Order: sequence, then C-alpha cells, then structure tokens
Amino acid sequence: MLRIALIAHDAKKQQMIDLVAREKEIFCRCELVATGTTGELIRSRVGIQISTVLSGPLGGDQQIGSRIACQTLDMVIFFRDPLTAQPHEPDVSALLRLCDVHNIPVATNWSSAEILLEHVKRRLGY
Ligand SMILES: O=C(CO)COP(=O)(O)O
Repeated sequence: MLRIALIAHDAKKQQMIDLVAREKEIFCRCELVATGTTGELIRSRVGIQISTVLSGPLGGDQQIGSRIACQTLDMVIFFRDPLTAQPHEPDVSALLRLCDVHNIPVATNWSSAEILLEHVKRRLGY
C-alpha cells in the first residue's frame, strides 16, 4: 500500500481538504499520515482514515522527516504557504531536504499534487 504524508499550512488547509475530498476513492486505498491539525481536519471534514503525528510547529514536520529518512513513506503532499513566515521554517526546509536526499516525490502545490496523483491512479490500476 502506498504510504502518503499530507501536510498543509493554515492558508492551504482548505485546499488540502478539497483535494482529499475530490480524490477520496484514491486516498482510501493508501496509507495516510498527516501533521496534527491537517490530519484532524481531513478526518472530520472528509471522513477518511488517517493517522497523525504532532502539529507541524510542535515537531510534526520532523516526525514526518524521520519517516522519510527511515524510508517508510512513498510520497509527500505538502501545501506550503509561500506568503507567510513560519516559526518552524527550519523544520519545513529539513523535511523538503530529506525528500531530496531520499528521492521521495513531493508536491508543494495543487498542480504538482494532481500530477503525482495521476501516477498513484495508474499504480492502483485506474
Ligand atoms: O505546520 C505545518 C507544516 O509545516 C502543518 O502542521 P499542522 O497540520 O499541525 O497545522
């Protein structure tokens, strides 16, 4: 089963909910993990099974990064807010850096997420 991390900064959380709701059938067939607030929102608004780590600013990005380093994640969708400074910017950079270190596909906006999901659909035989 494909293991996908879902993360969204506050200004992008609605976009993440919209994406997961739209592609619910696909996401239901994946193993999902999210940072705390993103995951709780997805769970309550979309009604999909998703495990959570800590909230991003409290270490959640680092926990996701650890999974990337341990090779227990296959893909990351991380809707970053490029217009707002984040107190945990070093953690955000570290997570994205680890995706590059371990060659993990990462989408940081809607268009790239759609392209990654096309790949997921093909893998699932759609
Ligand atoms: O801050 C985040 C990613 O950097 C996301 O964390 P939350 O999902 O807990 O809001």
